Amino acid sequence: MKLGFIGTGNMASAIMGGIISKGVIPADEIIGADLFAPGRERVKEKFGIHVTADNNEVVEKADVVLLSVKPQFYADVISGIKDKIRPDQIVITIAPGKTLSWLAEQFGKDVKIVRCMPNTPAMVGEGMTAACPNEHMTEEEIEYVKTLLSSFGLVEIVPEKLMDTVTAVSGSSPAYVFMFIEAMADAAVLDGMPRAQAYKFAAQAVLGSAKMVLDTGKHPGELKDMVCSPAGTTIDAVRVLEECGFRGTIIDAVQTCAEKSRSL
Ligand SMILES: NC(=O)C1=CN([C@@H]2O[C@H](COP(=O)(O)OP(=O)(O)OC[C@H]3O[C@@H](n4cnc5c(N)ncnc54)[C@H](OP(=O)(O)O)[C@@H]3O)[C@@H](O)[C@H]2O)C=CC1
Ligand SMILES: O=C(O)[C@@H]1CCC=N1
Repeated sequence: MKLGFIGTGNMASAIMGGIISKGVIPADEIIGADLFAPGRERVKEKFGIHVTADNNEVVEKADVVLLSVKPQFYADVISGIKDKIRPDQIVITIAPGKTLSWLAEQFGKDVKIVRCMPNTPAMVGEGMTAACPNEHMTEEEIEYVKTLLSSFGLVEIVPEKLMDTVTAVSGSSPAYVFMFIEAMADAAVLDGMPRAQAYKFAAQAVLGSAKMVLDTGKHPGELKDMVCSPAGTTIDAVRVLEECGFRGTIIDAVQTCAEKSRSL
C-alpha cells in the first residue's frame, strides 16, 4: 500500500478520483478507513480501493497517510494512531485551522507532516492545493508530495500564515462558484432555456473565463472591459451587480470564511 485515507468522505473521494484516474497510484495500492460503513462501501465500489473500519490498519499499510476527517475529529483520530505512526511515514492533513504546531503537539513526537488545503475540483484533475511542509520533511519528500498532489491539479507551497486565506479563496470557493452558476442558470431558465442546457452554458462560460485569467495573465478588469461593448448589454448587467454590492459581498464572504478557518 502506498496511500491511506482516514475518512473516505467528499474530499477524500475527490482526491482518490483524481489520483486513480491519472494512474499515479493504482487503486489496489490505496486504502481508506471510515467509521461509516456505507461511506467505506461507496469508495470501494466506485474506485476499487481497499477499505477498513480500523484507522490503524491504514497506518500499518500506507507510506503516506492522509487525514480526511472533519477538523473536530482530528484530535481523537490522531490520539488513536499516534503510537503507530513510523518516523519514515508522511502525514498529510487537509483540515482548516489545524496548524503544524497544533498537529505536532497532538502527535507528541517527531512526525513528517504536510499541512495542505485542497479543493473538490481535484475530482476532475483541476484542483488547487496549497501545501505547507513541516521541518521534518526533506526536500526529496516535499517533491514527492508535490508530485502526488499535482496529479489532481495545481500545487503551491505557501507560508503557513496564508493557509486560512487559501481555505477561503480556493478550498471553499467552489461552493460560491457553484452558487453563481446555479443562479445564472436559473435566470436562463426564467428566460425559457431548458435547465440542462442552462447549466452547460453557465458552467462553460465560467470555465472559459477562468482559463482566460490563467492563460493570458491579463488583469481580470481588462478581460471584463473586453466583454463590455459601449452601450451594449454587458455593462447593464455590470451596473446591476455593482449596485447590489457584488464585489463587496464576495470580499466579505471570503474574509468571513478565512476568519472561521482561523477559529477552528
Ligand atoms: N469538502 C471539501 O470541499 C473540502 C474539505 N476539506 C477538509 O477535508 C476534511 C474532510 O471533509 P469532507 O470530506 O468534506 O467531510 P465528510 O464528512 O464528507 O468526510 C469525512 C468522513 O470521515 C468519517 N469519519 C469521522 N470520524 C472518523 C474517524 N474517527 N475515523 C474514520 N473516519 C471518520 C466521516 O464519517 P461520518 O459521516 O460517519 O461522521 C465521513 O465519512 C475536513 O477536514 C475538511 O475541512 C478540505 C478542503 C475542501
Ligand atoms: O467547509 C469546510 O469546512 C471545508 C474546508 C474547505 C472546504 N470545505
